Amino acid sequence: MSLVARQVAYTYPGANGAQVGPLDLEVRPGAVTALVGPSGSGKSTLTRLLAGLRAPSAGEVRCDDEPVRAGGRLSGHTALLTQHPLAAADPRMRLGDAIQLAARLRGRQVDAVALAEEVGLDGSVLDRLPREVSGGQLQRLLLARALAQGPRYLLADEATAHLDPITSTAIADALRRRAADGLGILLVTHDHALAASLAEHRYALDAGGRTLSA
Ligand SMILES: Nc1ncnc2c1ncn2[C@@H]1O[C@H](COP(=O)(O)OP(=O)(O)OP(=O)(O)O)[C@@H](O)[C@H]1O
Repeated sequence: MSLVARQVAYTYPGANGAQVGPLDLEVRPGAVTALVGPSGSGKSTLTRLLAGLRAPSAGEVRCDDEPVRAGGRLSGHTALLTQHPLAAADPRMRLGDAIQLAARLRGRQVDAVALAEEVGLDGSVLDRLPREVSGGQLQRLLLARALAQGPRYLLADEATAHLDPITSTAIADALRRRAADGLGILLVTHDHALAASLAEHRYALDAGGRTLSA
């Protein structure tokens, strides 16, 4: 049981040659797996393939032995935390409502206050709109929203980028606890210290996105 990419490659339409891959990668349940690599090496592209948001040009993604069929929507067992928090949040929806909606769409009910507290925030922020919280608070609330979906795998693309150390630590602590409870986490990061402190497994993409070292 794991989220795996097998000989996966992706070429953007109109681009010459493969942007990413072919490569193999495995995200195991109950562990943090780090994906590191220079800017433009293809980390976000690979994350979207694993999430089922894009179909690979070659190879296959499987989630717990089932093929992930890309249909422009997240595969049901996966949650995605993107590196652009404002773009990921509905500007008109209060953050508590966004968390509840994310849960309902997966047939779940959650305690939004408990989720906010899990990521180190007071429940009072749930009444606010995305523009009414700080960038670090928004990133933590989007982690709470991702957890509300009850995923088996969380793909966290630069979840702690540009955040202060206290916020980064709150996110890292939440990820560590969730991994201990069984969640499989892919931590996409430029932060080698964070990867070293959190991840049991590590993959490194080269600048061309073609070679992956484990
Ligand atoms: N929509 C797109 N159309 C065409 N090319 C793209 C598109 N998105 C990304 N690329 C290209 O694909 C390659 C991989 O990009 P990607 O965003 O996956 O890299 P990354 O490792 O996540 O980078 P960063 O660390 O800067 O976020 C880059 O050369 C990028 O310019």
